Amino acid sequence: MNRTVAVLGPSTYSEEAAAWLLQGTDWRLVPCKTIADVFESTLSGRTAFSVVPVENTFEGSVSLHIDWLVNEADLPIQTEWVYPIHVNLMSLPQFDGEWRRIRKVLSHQVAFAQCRRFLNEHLPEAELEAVGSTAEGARLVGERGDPYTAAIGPATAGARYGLKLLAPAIQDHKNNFTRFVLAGKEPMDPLRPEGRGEQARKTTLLLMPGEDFPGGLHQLLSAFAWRRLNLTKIESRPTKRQLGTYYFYVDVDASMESVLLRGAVEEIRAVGCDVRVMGSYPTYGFPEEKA
Ligand SMILES: O=C(O)C(=O)Cc1ccccc1
Repeated sequence: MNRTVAVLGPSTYSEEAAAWLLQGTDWRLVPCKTIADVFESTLSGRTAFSVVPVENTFEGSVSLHIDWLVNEADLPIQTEWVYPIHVNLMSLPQFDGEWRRIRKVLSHQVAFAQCRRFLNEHLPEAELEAVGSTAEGARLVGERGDPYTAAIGPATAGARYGLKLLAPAIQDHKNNFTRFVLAGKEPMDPLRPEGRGEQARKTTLLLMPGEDFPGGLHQLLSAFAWRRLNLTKIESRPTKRQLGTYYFYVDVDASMESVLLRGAVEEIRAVGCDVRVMGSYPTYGFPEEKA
């Protein structure tokens, strides 16, 4: 099997997070410029897996990426982990004014979400321009050559594109975690990221109700409830087929091997709701820093 993993990069948070997960293994990261390129490389078989950020502690899901997994890239989730993100404000070396004079900031939408308060407070006038990755933002600051345009992202991206550090750790919360998934057709080998949390198993399901009726969602949820299956997430997303129709994206704290979860899925299907198993996989934690 081709032991490669596609990831946004080089010098992105996804690359950093994937390197942490795969430390001590012989998996090789293949940096891609956009998330579309990441998925495309796995769908075409050039890489075995794609790594994607799917959720951020404070703003919730990265809907765009989840929609990719649901609608475009039929790749089962094989592993999930959370990774802490430290965001830096960086500019061309010749900028030497107050932060307020920065007119534009380039970054990935998730990084903006993680620094909302800092940006409102210190750069209230700056226009935020979302680009394909934090590294792409840093690259563009270098390429455009405007000293009043800054980037927020990993220090490695700043170093790669010749930027200087204006402010370190500008994320709004100390324990700023992003959830990443690794998706691909084959199961991933068991991993042991150094000294990090117990691995639990989790299953992601997509529930697609056949019809809309009062109590419909309650009926689906009761299949989990009486079996005491814990849901760690539920989100409704538009089906994109008809306005006002939704599917439910559900994370369950159990493996698909579990008799109880199999029973719940069977029951839900029997009452006319389509169920797609998006993956049943180990999840790895990262210890929180003490406040
Ligand atoms: O653009 C990047 O560096 C990414 O990997 C996406 C991202 C951005 C911010 C937090 C986590 C992931």
